[in-house]
Amino acid sequence: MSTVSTPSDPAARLSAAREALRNELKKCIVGQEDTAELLLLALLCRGHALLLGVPGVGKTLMSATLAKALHLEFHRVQFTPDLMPGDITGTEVLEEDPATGRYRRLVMQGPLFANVLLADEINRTPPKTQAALLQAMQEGEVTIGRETHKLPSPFLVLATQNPIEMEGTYPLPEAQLDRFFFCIRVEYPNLEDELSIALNAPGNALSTVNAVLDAEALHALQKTVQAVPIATDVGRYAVSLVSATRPQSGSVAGVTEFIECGASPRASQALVLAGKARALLNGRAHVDFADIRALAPAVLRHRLVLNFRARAEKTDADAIIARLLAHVPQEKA
Ligand SMILES: Nc1ncnc2c1ncn2[C@@H]1O[C@H](COP(=O)(O)OP(=O)(O)OP(=O)(O)O)[C@@H](O)[C@H]1O
Repeated sequence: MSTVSTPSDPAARLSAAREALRNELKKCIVGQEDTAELLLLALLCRGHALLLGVPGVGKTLMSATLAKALHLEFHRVQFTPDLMPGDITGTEVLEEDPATGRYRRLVMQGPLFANVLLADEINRTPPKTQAALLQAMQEGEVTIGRETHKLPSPFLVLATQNPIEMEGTYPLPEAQLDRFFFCIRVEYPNLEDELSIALNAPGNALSTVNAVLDAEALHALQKTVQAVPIATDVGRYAVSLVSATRPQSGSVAGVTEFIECGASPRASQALVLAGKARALLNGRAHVDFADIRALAPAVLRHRLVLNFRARAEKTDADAIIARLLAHVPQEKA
């Protein structure tokens, strides 16, 4: 593993790690810098991410490259209608001991046992299997047979959904969507980036990607992120944005009339924590209003339940969040 020189200041250490990571990702991934940065933030905050994007925009390649550059084990599971909970958690089998002729129980761990799990097309599998994954995400452990097993740490689930194709899918219930720290839109590349993808096939360079951090360094950074201070006025702004999504608040024009159910306090926690990680990633030891604003879409877009009027007027969560950011005031203490 090639190591990143480690300055003693945590903010400087994290920005140095970011630079090294960017250089490794660039070997394989063209563009998609914002996606990569949000994935790193989720990892630093011990969160999981929902990736919205059509097939072929590099979600799998990005996840595999990120895992390699962080020296983490990567698994990918295609979620299909016939996938059972045991197919992802693991199963118990009986094996005959040839010496004694007795049977013994063997635990076969499923693909959940990885540091980075790509749950491809999570909404193609029935609720029972979705629930098994979401429970593992929440508890960091799974029960196989009679035994409970701890999942590796760090543990990052990247669940993908195709935003266009909804037929034959099982939409995740709101309560389960809320468990995802971020919802990240993975867009088509621009023309220049696509040309580079088409001509240079950078995806083949995965074997040249070096690890620039490892699980231990990540754990240390996760702890540092938690400890970043946040000024009360910036924290209040984060909470005001979240609470303004609730219809009963009724205060922001163009927002609450389109929302059936707003974001929970878990969103406030996520916004504050993500703000801390972004500040540190940018070499600052304090959270800015700009950190909160930059992260509001990824924290909120999957947590707003839109009503009939929103569908009728073809307004979406991102348009609503843009209005929220335009109207909720930043009040300095
Ligand atoms: N931004 C990108 N940089 C480099 N290669 C890319 C990029 N986007 C797509 N590709 C190329 O397209 C191929 C398909 O990408 P990938 O499998 O990661 O897409 P996906 O979004 O996970 O879709 P699917 O779920 O269908 O696999 C990759 O192997 C790679 O060659």
